[in-house]
Amino acid sequence: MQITFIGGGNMATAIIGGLVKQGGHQIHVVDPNADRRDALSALQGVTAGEAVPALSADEVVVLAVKPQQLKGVCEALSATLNGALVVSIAAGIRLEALSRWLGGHTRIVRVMPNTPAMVGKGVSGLFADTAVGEADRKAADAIMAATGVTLWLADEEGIDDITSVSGSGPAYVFYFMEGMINAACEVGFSEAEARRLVLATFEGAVALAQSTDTDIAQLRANVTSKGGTTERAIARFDAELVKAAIVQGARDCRARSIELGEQLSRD
Ligand SMILES: NC(=O)C1=CN([C@@H]2O[C@H](COP(=O)(O)OP(=O)(O)OC[C@H]3O[C@@H](n4cnc5c(N)ncnc54)[C@H](OP(=O)(O)O)[C@@H]3O)[C@@H](O)[C@H]2O)C=CC1
Ligand SMILES: O=C(O)[C@@H]1CCC=N1
Repeated sequence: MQITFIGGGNMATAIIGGLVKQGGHQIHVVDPNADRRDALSALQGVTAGEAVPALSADEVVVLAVKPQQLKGVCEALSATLNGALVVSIAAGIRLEALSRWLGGHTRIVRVMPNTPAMVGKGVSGLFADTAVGEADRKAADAIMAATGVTLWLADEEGIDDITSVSGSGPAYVFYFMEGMINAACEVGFSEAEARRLVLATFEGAVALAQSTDTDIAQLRANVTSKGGTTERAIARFDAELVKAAIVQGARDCRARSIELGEQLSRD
């Protein structure tokens, strides 16, 4: 597949990493930053440039700039789009606005990926409206499936929902890891030891959860001996309303996705 990325930042780099690992794609990246272009064009099958090349109807263009940059990018792109399939990974920005900015183009799929795409462990939510045919859905799915699991959403609001779980979710996990690393360093482990211990603990916990149908709450209970050590930690987390804060943070994240769409889709 010939795929052009507009924007070669964090998320595009992660998706391109997954695609390069799979192989067999011709990838072109457009980005104003020379260092980013150099890093990406060093990858097998990837070229990079500053200007958007003329596209054609059998190509895919992935919009991977910040939501705030998307209107200008779409308006500039509409002249050279020539009917290409558009995949937008931008948070918040709705199909209606994308189509309007692209001069009435309707071959658009919205995707909410996440950065573990880089190592083939990504999660992508996808949505397209009924104007988008089966072949285009399959093409978008194939691109994202190269980076991990895909889930088609029943409605466009589902993109806001999944943003608050898997799209932004890796940051929630890294935040928890940061806290555990701080705790490990506080009791005397080196930064390197702390990182190794924490990552191995996450990896082990995920592998254990994936090996069974047992409820996550039960797996936690299995660690929490009556009158033991874990109980004290969990009691502190409960007293500090940690779980409620995570749920509220995810709600705030979803609300921001909706707000971004409303604010930036107005013009
Ligand atoms: N990061 C993530 O985990 C996720 C991000 N997304 C979405 O992905 C999109 C990109 O996010 P992210 O990768 O984090 O952002 P980045 O800022 O890392 O990447 C955006 C890139 O686009 C470049 N750029 C700016 N203007 C243009 C232009 N006119 N033409 C081409 N390239 C341009 C930027 O260059 P410069 O820096 O010089 O401006 C930058 O390199 C966003 O819409 C975000 O909502 C979705 C899911 C997860
Ligand atoms: O923080 C953001 O806006 C982007 C979208 C999802 C993850 N990162």
